[in-house]
Amino acid sequence: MNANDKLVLAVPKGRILKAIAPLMARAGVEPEDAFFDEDARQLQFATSDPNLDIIRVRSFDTATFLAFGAAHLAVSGSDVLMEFDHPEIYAPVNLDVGHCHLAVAAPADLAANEDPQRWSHLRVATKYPNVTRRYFARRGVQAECIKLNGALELAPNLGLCRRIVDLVQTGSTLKANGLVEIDRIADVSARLAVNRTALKTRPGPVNDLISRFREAARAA
Ligand SMILES: Nc1ncnc2c1ncn2[C@@H]1O[C@H](COP(=O)(O)OP(=O)(O)OP(=O)(O)O)[C@@H](O)[C@H]1O
Ligand SMILES: O=P(O)(O)OC[C@H]1O[C@H](OP(=O)(O)OP(=O)(O)O)[C@H](O)[C@@H]1O
Repeated sequence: MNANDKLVLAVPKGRILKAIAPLMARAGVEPEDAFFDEDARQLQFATSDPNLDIIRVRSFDTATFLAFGAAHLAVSGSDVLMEFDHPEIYAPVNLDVGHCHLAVAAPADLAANEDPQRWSHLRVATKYPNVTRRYFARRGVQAECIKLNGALELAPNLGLCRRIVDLVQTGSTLKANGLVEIDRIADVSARLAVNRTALKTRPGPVNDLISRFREAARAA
């Protein structure tokens, strides 16, 4: 557990941060000014609440800080929480921002003749190997996952694999790369998640923040 007495909230830099800034304000979590300066090298920030600090980390790392108790709360995409699937993480609040979905996609010519009943062993490029393996295993299919960290839509066209599992929002990245969606795996949105041990040992302040974020999401 984090050594200092303050609670720590991990938030992802990048697109979710822009979406949750108004929500944080409604929840009464007001970070110091440097937090909104993208060029600042500072990583931990005080807030208007003397008992709460915020850290700004990469989106997958929100779950890592939370799982090991280095952060007590985190804003994370449900895609990240699904991939991480850690028993110490409990995600009680759907923040209803950062909407997109996880999908299987393939080149249009392959998708036109695709018969999922005939899948037995597939190679799939993805940023989400655990979600992907679980999704295919439920269908009795063994998925060999090639982990990429971005630009997944290149993989089928360059012969790395025929299928990908990636996030889709507008669908324009798939379309621009000649891919189509074959199946939708899960809807995605940002969640407020907490470390279960922190919830047990510091129920007062952790539950208070859960309630404030829940109200802020409802008021949106
Ligand atoms: N169109 C989208 N594409 C990707 N992520 C989206 C989209 N819409 C919402 N999200 C959410 O935003 C999160 C990713 O944020 P962002 O793209 O800023 O980080 P990233 O570039 O994937 O992460 P990092 O740079 O830390 O590896 C996803 O985990 C998802 O929950
Ligand atoms: O359906 P769309 O609206 O086109 O959005 C989906 C795309 O956005 C994300 O990529 P991102 O911009 O994060 O770049 P990346 O490839 O580096 O992950 C995601 O991985 C898809 O590629």
